[in-house]
Amino acid sequence: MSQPPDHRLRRLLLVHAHPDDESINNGATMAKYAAEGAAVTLVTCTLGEEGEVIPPGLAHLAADRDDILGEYRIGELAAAMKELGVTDHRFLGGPGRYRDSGMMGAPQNERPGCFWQADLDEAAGDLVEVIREVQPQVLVTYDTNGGYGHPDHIKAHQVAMRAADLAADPAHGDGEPHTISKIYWNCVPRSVVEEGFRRLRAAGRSFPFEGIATADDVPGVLDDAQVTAAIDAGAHAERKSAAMRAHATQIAVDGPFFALSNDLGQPVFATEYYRLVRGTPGTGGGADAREDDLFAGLGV
Ligand SMILES: CC(=O)N[C@H]1[C@@H](O[C@@H]2[C@H](O)[C@H](O)[C@@H](O)[C@H](O)[C@H]2O)O[C@H](CO)[C@@H](O)[C@@H]1O
Ligand SMILES: [Zn+2]
Repeated sequence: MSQPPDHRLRRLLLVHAHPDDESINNGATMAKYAAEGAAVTLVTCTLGEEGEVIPPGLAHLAADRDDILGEYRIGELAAAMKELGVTDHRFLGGPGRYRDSGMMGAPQNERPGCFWQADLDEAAGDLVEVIREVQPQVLVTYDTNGGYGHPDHIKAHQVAMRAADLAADPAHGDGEPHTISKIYWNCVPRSVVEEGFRRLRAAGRSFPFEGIATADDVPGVLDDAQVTAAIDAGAHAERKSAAMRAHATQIAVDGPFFALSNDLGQPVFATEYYRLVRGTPGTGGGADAREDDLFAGLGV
């Protein structure tokens, strides 16, 4: 039987598709709130079984070889959470319940048991259990396109939003209903992306990446005015980089830059951005009148 949540604490729930997404999108935010004593819960929907593998010595883990990458990425995620100081991380429905669906259009999208094929209400029901146990005031997930159109990211968005509705519905299932006060979608202001790539191109450094990505490769780019919160977690930038490094099969990090297995360099953002899509914004303490705290206005 799980313990009831400590209602005195700030409680943040993040829902992600694969091990590595949490560190890339929210690593600094997670480290910041964990360091401040908030209860941070991560739910990852798949084990990332279909990922490519960067280190040649680990290539055997891949789905088309030994097919043990998912098990290996459980360890990478645990190491990343240790770097961020996050102690509550779970897999939706338990480890391996929903398999990585591969990139949009891949044959793996049709594989029985993959997340893309999961029944929405069944998967959302698994998340309702976590929501009603943890009772978060704030939920973070992807936008409707999953940031960049990956099927598992799109499904993670759909499951998170559906579960938020079901968890609040007294007529749904067992347990006390819980209404999440604020829901945010990950995003990045276009001006920040453009500046980040300008820095990357100007660096001219001999970093180990084959090429340089483009703004279109960055998930969730929005016009600046649509971005409603900026969490400056620069003090935790090193923790974010260390967490990204822990996902070594997926991410190569070089100073303020990183690359996925496509070997295209991108900037690491220590300020992480969000768009409030449900709930009332707090007073904007940050620049551009944006919120500088995801719990702003909640009195916690
Ligand atoms: C960040 C993210 O969502 N990674 C996913 C993604 O990985 C990409 C995929 O392997 C693609 O083929 C590569 O070109 C790209 O570099 C990778 O980032 O999709 C994987 C398969 O679904 C998933 O395991 C990985 O976590
Ligand atoms: Zn992902």
